[in-house]
Amino acid sequence: MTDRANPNILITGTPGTGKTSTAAQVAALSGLKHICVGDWVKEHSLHSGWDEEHQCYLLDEDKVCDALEDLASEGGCIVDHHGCDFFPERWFDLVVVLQTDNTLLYDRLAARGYGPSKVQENVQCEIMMVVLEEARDSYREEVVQALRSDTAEQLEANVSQLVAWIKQFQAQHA
Ligand SMILES: Nc1ncnc2c1ncn2[C@@H]1O[C@H](COP(=O)(O)OP(=O)(O)OP(=O)(O)O)[C@@H](O)[C@H]1O
Repeated sequence: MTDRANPNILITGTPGTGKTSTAAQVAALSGLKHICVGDWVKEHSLHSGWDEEHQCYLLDEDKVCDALEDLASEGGCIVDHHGCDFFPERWFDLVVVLQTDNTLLYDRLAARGYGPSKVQENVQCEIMMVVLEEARDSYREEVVQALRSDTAEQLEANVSQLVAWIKQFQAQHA
């Protein structure tokens, strides 16, 4: 059992499933720190250049883990990222995988201005449940939880559930 007073939660899922929306609200309501890995990579230059094909920075996994180690060890982090297999397993008390209906996800990504191939690649990733599989391969079964994120009501319910889970963790580790 962890000796952290506050839990670390990883919120993962295909781009567009609602990680940042969920993590930001959970952080605001719980007082935990929201770490959007994509933003950290840009702000702290934790990358090894620009990926022209995918139009994003090439994340340097070792640099990201080194940069987050102290915060994660302390606890109280809500980490938001579309991948999950390179973080140390010991960091997370709960790994949430958000899932969205393919048609809804298509519309969300297209509304963002993603090009057809990027939309298709991400929708395919969701259909194949790539991130859920990655989470199940990387963390203990009891730590991984899949949550639907199709509607605003589900977003709200997921946030409430996670805030309640955090309070329970804090009470058990006080
Ligand atoms: N459960 C939901 N119901 C309806 N709309 C949602 C839901 N979750 C997120 N959205 C909307 O979908 C879009 C993408 O959400 P968000 O940026 O939180 O996703 P993300 O998974 O963090 O994406 P990325 O990995 O690219 O950062 C936003 O416009 C957001 O308002």
